[in-house]
Amino acid sequence: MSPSIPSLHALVSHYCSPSPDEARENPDIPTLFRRFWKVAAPYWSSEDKTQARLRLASVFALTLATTGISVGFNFLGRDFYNALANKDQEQFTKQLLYYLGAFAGGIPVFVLRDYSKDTLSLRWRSWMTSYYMRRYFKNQTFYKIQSQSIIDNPDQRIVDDLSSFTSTALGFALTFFNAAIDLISFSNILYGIYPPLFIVLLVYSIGGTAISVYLGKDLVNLNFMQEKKEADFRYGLVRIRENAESIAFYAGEENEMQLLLRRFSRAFENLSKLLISSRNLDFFTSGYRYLIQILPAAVVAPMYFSGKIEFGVINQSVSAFNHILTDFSLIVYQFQAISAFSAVIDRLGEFDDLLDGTHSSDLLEPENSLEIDFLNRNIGDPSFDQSNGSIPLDERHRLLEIKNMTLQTPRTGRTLIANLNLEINNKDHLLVMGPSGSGKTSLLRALAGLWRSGSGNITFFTRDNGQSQLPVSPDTPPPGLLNEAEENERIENLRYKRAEGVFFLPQRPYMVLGTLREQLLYPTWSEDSPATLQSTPSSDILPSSMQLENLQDTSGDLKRPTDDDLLRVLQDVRLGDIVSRFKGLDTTYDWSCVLSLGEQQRLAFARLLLSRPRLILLDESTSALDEPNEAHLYRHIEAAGITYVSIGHRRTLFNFHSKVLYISKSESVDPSYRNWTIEPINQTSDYGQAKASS
Ligand SMILES: Nc1ncnc2c1ncn2[C@@H]1O[C@H](COP(=O)(O)OP(=O)(O)OP(=O)(O)O)[C@@H](O)[C@H]1O
Repeated sequence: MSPSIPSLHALVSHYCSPSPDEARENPDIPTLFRRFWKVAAPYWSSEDKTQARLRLASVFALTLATTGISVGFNFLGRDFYNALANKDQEQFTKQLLYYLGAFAGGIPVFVLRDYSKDTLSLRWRSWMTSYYMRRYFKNQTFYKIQSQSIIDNPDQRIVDDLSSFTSTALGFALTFFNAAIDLISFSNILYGIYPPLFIVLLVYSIGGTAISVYLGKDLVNLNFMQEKKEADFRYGLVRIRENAESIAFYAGEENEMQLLLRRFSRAFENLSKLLISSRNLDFFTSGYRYLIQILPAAVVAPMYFSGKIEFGVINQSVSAFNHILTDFSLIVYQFQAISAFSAVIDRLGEFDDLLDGTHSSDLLEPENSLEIDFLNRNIGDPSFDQSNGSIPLDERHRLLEIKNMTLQTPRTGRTLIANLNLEINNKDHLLVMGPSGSGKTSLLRALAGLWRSGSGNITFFTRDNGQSQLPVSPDTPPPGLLNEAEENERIENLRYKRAEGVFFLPQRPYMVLGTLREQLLYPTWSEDSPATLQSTPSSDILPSSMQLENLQDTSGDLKRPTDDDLLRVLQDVRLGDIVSRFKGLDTTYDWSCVLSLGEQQRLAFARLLLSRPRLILLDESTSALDEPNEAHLYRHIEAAGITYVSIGHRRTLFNFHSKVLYISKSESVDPSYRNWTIEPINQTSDYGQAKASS
């Protein structure tokens, strides 16, 4: 295996650390409101909207009922204490029974309100998770976020932030609604008892809110950073688990521990600042809460002494006063929670903007930058041929054509390959060589549509027998009848559609989490065995969009392999023994740990022999194999009629390829400059000798 070759492995497991802790500006209130609306609104007009709205209405109705019950308790309390003060035992027993009855009837309403609220929040979260995941995976956005380090920890945003967003948003909506109803109900009571008390309370709470907003102004930012730093620390620990063997070989424990402790101490420092800010706010809120407790009794007591009111009214006014104080002081009491929630809104809003392409550090290249055109041409479609009804001979066997392609690194715009022209026809096996860092893997990235910076075009030729190039749902109108948004979506999909029948194989194959069968079927077929179906959640709480809908094949017409096919292909790549070693096809292991790199590479070849693509792009995919095994695999894919383009450094590879593309490091700025050559292998003296000697 060549030692210093990162290759396509980078595409799947390479970690680009998130952007450093920049000093963040506190988001302004309009931005927070805009982001809140943008994140919260889609669910309520989604396909689950009927259920969502009905459930929301019932939660609000139950909340209303609980407020009614609270008001009832307030009056019951008044009569209860009056009976007590009047030493009226008969009335007291009656009131006690009323109280008990009210408890028995009222408490279930409180419990049901909480249950309905929590189930609605879960449903909302399920929908949001699916909505965000779809957009995260659409157009390879996950790859761009990771490879260009645009925002930190998207995983944490999908898991933790969505969960706390839905539950907190619902919780706050109900709290504010409750407070409004409460305020109306109890204001009447308190105002009826003694109007000046009500006015004092109003002034007190407005002043308190203003002071707490001032004291807690740093909390939003500190909460945002806390989430980020905790997520960075957790991600660091995940990386240790993923790279345990490499770290153990390097004996890098000490370094890793220091690195993690540094990450933890950053989270710790931020948390200390957060605690100090919270403490200062707490000094104020506790004083605010308790200072005023005796005020209503003190103000109303003289009226009792002069016989104007009964004793129970003192209790009633204290209770009404506390209700109104709590309602008016929502921002004071909930400031910590509101600031934590604002941080969640900010993080999700930023993520949402990014997924929509409206983020300031746009995922795409700068607006005026050039792009490589990426086309799929279907030569099975009769409309492909515009001349005389027959496809030109030289295009009949064409699989891939690159015209005047200049490839640049994303964002930085450094030219890697200049003015490349290349055609790959059926059985034209191409070897790509060049010094490290010259852009070989980047060429594959461009062919996969992952990198588009540059100019020129790449055309893949498919043979779909007149079928549309895109999977079209039966409900989709033909292109001419689409509205503007649908047409844009169609063009966008076309832009990002992978070429049919093209397979990429990195040096370190990606091993999915699952069984040996799933490894073999990936990514062409999904595993939808009964066992998987049973274990997939499908309760009535989940919106239908979440239920089992993603278990579709991407295989088109390709027949799903049987167990015999799977066993045969494992034999073909000389991996027959792993079935007995790992007790059949359906046992789950962490395959990247239990198989050697060479075995993983052979398993990846088994995958492609099952999928039978027309063209494969191999990035040092046999680097961990001995020469006989390498030769064996190349012979198999050739016999299967698959055309391949390989990146490699080994001379033995000349044996299996018909031409070589040599890329050198790009140095000139001359627009007509080329930093590549293509030569047939047996006519190239150096290579020819190498071939002869191999
Ligand atoms: N995300 C990125 N943004 C900017 N530049 C990048 C990025 N990824 C790689 N590069 C740079 O692009 C250049 C080409 O990288 P590439 O991986 O294609 O090289 P390579 O020829 O495959 O090298 P090797 O033989 O070492 O695998 C390198 O100089 C690399 O540093």
